[in-house]
Amino acid sequence: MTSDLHELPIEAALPGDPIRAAIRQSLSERGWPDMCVPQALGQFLTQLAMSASAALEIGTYAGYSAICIARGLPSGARLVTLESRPEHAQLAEHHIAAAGFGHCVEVVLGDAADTLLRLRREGQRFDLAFIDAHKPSYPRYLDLALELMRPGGFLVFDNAFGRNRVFDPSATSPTPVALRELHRKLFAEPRLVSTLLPMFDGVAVARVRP
Ligand SMILES: C[S@@+](CC[C@H](N)C(=O)[O-])C[C@H]1O[C@@H](n2cnc3c(N)ncnc32)[C@H](O)[C@@H]1O
Repeated sequence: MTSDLHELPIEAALPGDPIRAAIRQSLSERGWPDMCVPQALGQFLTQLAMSASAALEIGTYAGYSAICIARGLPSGARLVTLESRPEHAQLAEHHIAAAGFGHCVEVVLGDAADTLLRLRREGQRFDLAFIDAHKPSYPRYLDLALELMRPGGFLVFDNAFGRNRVFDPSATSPTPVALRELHRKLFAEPRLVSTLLPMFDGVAVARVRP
């Protein structure tokens, strides 16, 4: 059994996504890195979104994972995606509209923690939350997002293994420390049933008990 499961060429088995290719091209033209989820993870988000009436995303970037979530949403459902950098939010809005999902996706500019607190004050609730932003903030994002979830909802955290540093006790920088705390919280929280999937850089999935 390899320890580098996230390096398996899974993407080669998928048919290819023209929108993923177009976003990669658009990022390359700007000299920006490709930080979008791999297509296989995008497909997983599409699957989970199929039973959501409202979805939340933390970390929009160029809008690819938002498009994957929007692809799965039932008619009338919506996605709120949070982004702190104006240039990312603007590019995401362009890609989301070009993909035909401008009507059901709202890109909210600002610090995610502030927006999550506002969404709570407004009484908004979600069935799916995808977290893919500042890794040292993951434990805080769990606390804030959990308060916004409906029973039965899914919380999904990307990069949950921090390039495997989370499993190296000598790694004490903010990201592995925060990810270890995230794992502890996910398994200690009585409202959640959680697991860790060795998919790409690790995906943590937690379901809110009914
Ligand atoms: C890895 S990228 C997201 C990729 C996107 N989910 C995808 O797969 O297409 C992380 C994004 O989170 C944003 N971000 C970082 N810190 C943030 C914060 N405190 N609040 C909101 N967004 C933040 C970054 O600007 C960046 O655009």
